[in-house]
Amino acid sequence: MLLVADANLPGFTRLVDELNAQCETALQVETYTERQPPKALLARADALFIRSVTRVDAELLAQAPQLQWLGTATIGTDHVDVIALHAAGVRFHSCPGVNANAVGDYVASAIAALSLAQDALPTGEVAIIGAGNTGRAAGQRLTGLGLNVHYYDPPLAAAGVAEVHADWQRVLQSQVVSCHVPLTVQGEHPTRHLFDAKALGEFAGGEQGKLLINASRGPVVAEQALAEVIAGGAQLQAVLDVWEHEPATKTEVIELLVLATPHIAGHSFAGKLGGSWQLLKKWLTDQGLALQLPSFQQFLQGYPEGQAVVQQAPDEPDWRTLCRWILQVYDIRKDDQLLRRTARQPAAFDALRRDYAVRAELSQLHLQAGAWAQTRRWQKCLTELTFQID
Ligand SMILES: NC(=O)c1ccc[n+]([C@@H]2O[C@H](COP(=O)([O-])OP(=O)(O)OC[C@H]3O[C@@H](n4cnc5c(N)ncnc54)[C@H](O)[C@@H]3O)[C@@H](O)[C@H]2O)c1
Ligand SMILES: O=C(O)[C@H](O)[C@H](O)COP(=O)(O)O
Repeated sequence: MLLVADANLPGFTRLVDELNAQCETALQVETYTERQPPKALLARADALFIRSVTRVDAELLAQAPQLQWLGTATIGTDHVDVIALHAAGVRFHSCPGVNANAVGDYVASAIAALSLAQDALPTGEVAIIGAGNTGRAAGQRLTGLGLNVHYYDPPLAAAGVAEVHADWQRVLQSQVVSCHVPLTVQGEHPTRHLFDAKALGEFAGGEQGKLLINASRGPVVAEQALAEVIAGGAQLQAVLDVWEHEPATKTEVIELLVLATPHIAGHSFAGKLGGSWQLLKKWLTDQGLALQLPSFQQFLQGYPEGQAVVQQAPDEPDWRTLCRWILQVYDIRKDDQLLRRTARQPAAFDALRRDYAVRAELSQLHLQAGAWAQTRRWQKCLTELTFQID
């Protein structure tokens, strides 16, 4: 049985080694490093484990006659043609929620960095677009920072979910917007160019400074229109992690942004390790194999990268201190600098992602806190920020 896997799936081969120690027929693993797996590997693959950079369509499937199973270690699935998979009889799994905490941390880090630079937290409303796993994770952390968060999600609102709304005008009037939707081009609520020239113009109109964050998929925001609105002098700041024509990016767009990163919002170490673990677990279940994986917590603890980041916190923090603690664990500005320093070549963009440094999550911050942390208000706030209290 040949498992073909993206080389950028940390822990994958280690987990397969653990499985092989439990069975007589060894599972074979071969990895690939380019966006698309080589034809020679596809020809022999029984199962394929990918990231979002690998496009799976009828053309790829035609090269993989033995393929029975496909898994993507990502939340997004817009790189996979599910109709072609169905026609080819290939089972498919993605990893809902797997790196949602990392995306929440990314948005918190963006707000922390910009607020410290401006010496003020946003005072207006924060609209989270899409109240799923990543949107909730971002909203929760911003609530912990004391921001006034609301969730715009028409599909969930139509399904009767409480605490979400479908009021687009409220979105446009908010001070901050953070996008957390899948990329869709059809249906009642398509998200491609949700923020087109008109929406961007309305959002950025007026005296109040606005902030747009997109860590979902590039085409959710019309990139050229965004550049034109900012270049036209609107009071609009923008943070982009995702790009309309990835892996291509435009220098002239990046220069107009306050923060720009190479699609790494979900790339915490735990988020990436979780993708490998979740996929192998799903594959084992589908195969009906009675082999055991360690629990995810056990697996994570086996890596030094999964250990606690300890912070002394004898005194009650103010918002600036909370922001500094966030940046101590994950500082988005370093990723911004890496992208700005890198030549604007698609291969360089991919290399930044492939060679991405190990990143901790906010939940790894352990505060050795004074009595202040015991009040109900602080317990709520620190829990929302996912900090631990020792
Ligand atoms: N930058 C990154 O590294 C990164 C990491 C993880 C996920 N993502 C992207 O973010 C997307 C969202 O992830 P998630 O875990 O929150 O997904 P999710 O499925 O948990 O939630 C998505 C939410 O968006 C809502 N939605 C759909 N269309 C909408 C619309 N037109 N307007 C408002 N809301 C709408 C859905 O009802 C759902 O509640 C993924 O599909 C993926 O493309 C990016
Ligand atoms: O959808 C997702 O989960 C993310 O966008 C994911 O983190 C993308 O990263 P990649 O798999 O391309 O490394």
